Parts: sequence; C-alpha cells; structure tokens
Amino acid sequence: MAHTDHMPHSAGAPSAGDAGRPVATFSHARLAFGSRVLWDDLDLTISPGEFIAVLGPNGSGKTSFLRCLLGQYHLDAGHLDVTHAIGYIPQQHAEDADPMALRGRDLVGFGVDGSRWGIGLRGRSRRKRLVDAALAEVGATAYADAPLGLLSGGEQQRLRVAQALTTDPSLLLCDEPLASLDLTNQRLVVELIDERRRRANTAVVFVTHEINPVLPFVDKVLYLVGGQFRIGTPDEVMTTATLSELYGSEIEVVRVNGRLVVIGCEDAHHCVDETDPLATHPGVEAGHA
Ligand SMILES: Nc1ncnc2c1ncn2[C@@H]1O[C@H](COP(=O)(O)OP(=O)(O)OP(=O)(O)O)[C@@H](O)[C@H]1O
Repeated sequence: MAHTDHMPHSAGAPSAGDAGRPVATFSHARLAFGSRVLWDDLDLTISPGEFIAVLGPNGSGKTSFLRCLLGQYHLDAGHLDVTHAIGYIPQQHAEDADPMALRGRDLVGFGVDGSRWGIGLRGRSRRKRLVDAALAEVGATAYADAPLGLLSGGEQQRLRVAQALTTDPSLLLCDEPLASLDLTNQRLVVELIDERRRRANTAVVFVTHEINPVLPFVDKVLYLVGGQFRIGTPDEVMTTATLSELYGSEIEVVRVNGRLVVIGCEDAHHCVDETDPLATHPGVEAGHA
C-alpha cells in the first residue's frame, strides 16, 4: 500500500452547490498486499443518492474497498477523491463494552463523539439533540434507554444505523449489516437505509454476501473476484456469461420469483448449494447459502 493517493474533499450533507458532485471517485485505482492484487485499474464514480452493492467471495477485497473509502487503506496506484461526510454501519457483533451497562443512546452517542474527548456543557446539549434526532430517524426512541444486551439483533442494528446517521453523512458505508439478522429484520434495516438515501440523497455502498435483500434498491454492482472485477447494473453483472468469465469457471445465474440464484461459485456465500432443496425449488426464499 502507498500513502499518497487518498484525497478527502470537504463536502458535508448535499447542498444546492454540490448536489451533483460525486461523493467518491476512484481513478485507475490499484490495491495490493505484496503480490496479492485486490484490484487494478478500477474506475468508479459514486454519485449522490446512488446505491452500490459490493459483492464477491471471501477474501476478494470487499472490506478493503470500504477501508479505502474510510481512509484506512491507501491505494498503490491511481487516485481516490472522497467526501469527508461518511457514516459507517458495521456488521452486527457484540460491543467491547458490557452490553448490560451500555444503553442504546450511548451506542448512538459514540457516533457524535467520534474521536473527540472532554466535551463541555454546550457540547452535551448538542450531543443530546443529535442523538435524539438520529434515534427518531430510525424509530428507536422507545427503547433508547434500555440496556443493549436486552435488545433484539434487529433493534441493535437499527441503533447502529442511527449511530452512522449522527454525522449527517453524504456517503453511508455498510459492512454486511444484515449478517445474522432474520429475513424480517433484514428487510427493516435495508428499508431504513434506503429511506435515508431517498430523503437526504445519501449515497450507499453496501458490502454483502447476499444480493437479494438489496436487489430492488441497487443501481450498480461492484463484483470482486481474485483480483478481477466487474461494475455495472445488476442486469449487466449478475449474468451467467459475466460471472462465468469473472470466476473463470462455469457459473449459472437464474431468476426465481424475482430473486437471483447463483450456482457454481461454492466459495461465495451468496451462491446456492445445489443439494439444498430450499434453494433449488421455486417459490421459496432462494439465493443464499
Ligand atoms: N492490512 C492487510 N495486510 C495484509 N493483507 C490484508 C490486509 N487487509 C486485508 N488483507 C488481505 O486482503 C484480502 C482481502 O481481504 P478483505 O477483508 O478485504 O476481503 P473480504 O472480501 O472483505 O472478505 P470476507 O468476505 O471474508 O469478509 C485478504 O486476502 C486479506 O487477507
């Protein structure tokens, strides 16, 4: 990795003046760890309000892509110009702190604090205002004072969305936020993210092993495999021809009741196990392993 390419620009939430300005632009971007190239010559513009799904098998570079946008990883070649106004929704996981000692509103407050310490009285009332607004935005006010440990996975993930929204982001990065949620809660969390996108024209980059829960919202797919990638609409990328070429082996993509079923790339979580009757019979929730 090099340390010279990352250029955050100062755009906050979209304003009239920069409404059309991309929130991120990768130009001829390359990222590698030693001899392992994750991508090379990647050009991608992320526009306000755009929903981008990042897909690929384990180890293909999805999280590294988010880390580049967060400024944690630096490109080896090319350029990245990205907004400062970023919100980040992590995977659902236990907090480091005792979940019974931490309330929902504490978790959301971490989003306001960022890395700042020692906020004064004025800071405290601003913090409360921002936390209350974010809690209301995701409909979590009712359980904001309950210990995190007593809340369901869906409620906790709703709070993490609120945490990401406290910065009023123009780019929302989502790192597999649906992992370990049931289908109902997956839908609720995706709808919450999409609602924010439509209301504030916030761009969304959504890393996922499973495209189906986000398929109705996705404008573009970035599909990473073994140092290669494809970018396009779901209809362009999620095809038998494109994925077979990308994986260098025979992949089959079929649509079942509006859902995508990808067969043949066994190391990718979003591919189905052909022996799984749930996945191979139309009329059931198919498309995920
Ligand atoms: N800081 C680092 N130093 C060295 N190698 C790294 C570093 N970060 C990531 N890698 C390697 O880069 C590759 C891509 O990792 P990354 O976590 O981005 O993949 P991923 O697509 O998010 O995987 P998963 O689906 O398993 O979460 C992996 O081989 C990983 O070991």
